[in-house]
Amino acid sequence: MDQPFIELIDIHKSFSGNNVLDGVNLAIEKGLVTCVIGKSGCGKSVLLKHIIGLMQPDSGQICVDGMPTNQMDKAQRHQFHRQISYMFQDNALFDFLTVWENIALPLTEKREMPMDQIRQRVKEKMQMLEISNHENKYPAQLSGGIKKRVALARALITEPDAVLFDEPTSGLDPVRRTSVHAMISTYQKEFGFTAVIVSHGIPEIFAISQRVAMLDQGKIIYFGKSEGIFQTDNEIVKAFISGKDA
Ligand SMILES: Nc1ncnc2c1ncn2[C@@H]1O[C@H](COP(=O)(O)OP(=O)(O)OP(=O)(O)O)[C@@H](O)[C@H]1O
Repeated sequence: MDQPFIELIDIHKSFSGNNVLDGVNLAIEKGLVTCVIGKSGCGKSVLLKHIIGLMQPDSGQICVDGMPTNQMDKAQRHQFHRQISYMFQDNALFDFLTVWENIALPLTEKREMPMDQIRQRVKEKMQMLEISNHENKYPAQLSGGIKKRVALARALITEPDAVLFDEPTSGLDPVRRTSVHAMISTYQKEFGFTAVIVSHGIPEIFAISQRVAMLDQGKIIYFGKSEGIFQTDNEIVKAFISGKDA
C-alpha cells in the first residue's frame, strides 16, 4: 500500500472509564471511499471526530501524509483541517440561514474569497446537486432528501481533499438512501476526493466503497476490500453484516 493519506495509529480514547477507542489502527488511502461500520454506540462518530480534530486522543497518533498531527505547527494543522470537510448526521444546517447562505458559509465566514467568486462557486454546486430552485428557502421548508443535498453542497464548497460523512442517509427512506449514496459516489468519482463514510446502510454502502473497516470493542476488527467482506471468517463480522447482531 502507498503512503496512506490519513493514518490512525494505536488511538485510545475513553470517557469517564468508558474505553471507546482502545487501540484503533486504520489507514485511509487517498482517493478511495472507506466505510466504517459497527454496532450502534461502538465509537464510529468518535473516530471521525478524531480525524477532523474535533476530539483529541488520550494516546496514539494521527498522521497526514506521514506527518503526525501533534508535530504539526499551527499553520500546518490549519492547512490540514482546511482540506477536510465533514457532513454531520443531522446535516447541521442553520435554520435561520437560507440554502444559499448555508452552502456559502464555509467560504463567507473565512472572508478570504471575493464575493463574486463565492457566488460563482455556490451557483455551480447548486446546479450540480440540482437544488438551484431552493436557494432562497430555509431548511424547515425542505424535504429530508433536499436537506442532505444542501449539506453535501456545503461539504463540497471548499473543494476539499477529504470528506467525512457521518451516516449521510440517516432518517431517509430506502429510495432516498440509494439516491444519496449514488450522489456521493458520483461526486466522489468526479472530484476524486477521499471519503470516509460511517454507515448503517449494509449491504448497500459496500457498493460505493472500496474499503471497509469494522469497529468493535474499541478496535478495528476487519479492514479490507469491500468485496472481500463476505468471505471473512470473523464470526463477529459475519453476524453483523448478515444482520444477526446489529
Ligand atoms: N463527548 C462525549 N462525552 C462522553 N461520552 C461520549 C462523548 N462522545 C461520545 N461518547 C460516548 O462514546 C460512545 C460512542 O459514541 P459514538 O457516537 O461514537 O457511537 P456510534 O458508533 O457513532 O453510534 P451510532 O451508530 O449509534 O451513531 C458512546 O458510548 C457515547 O456515549
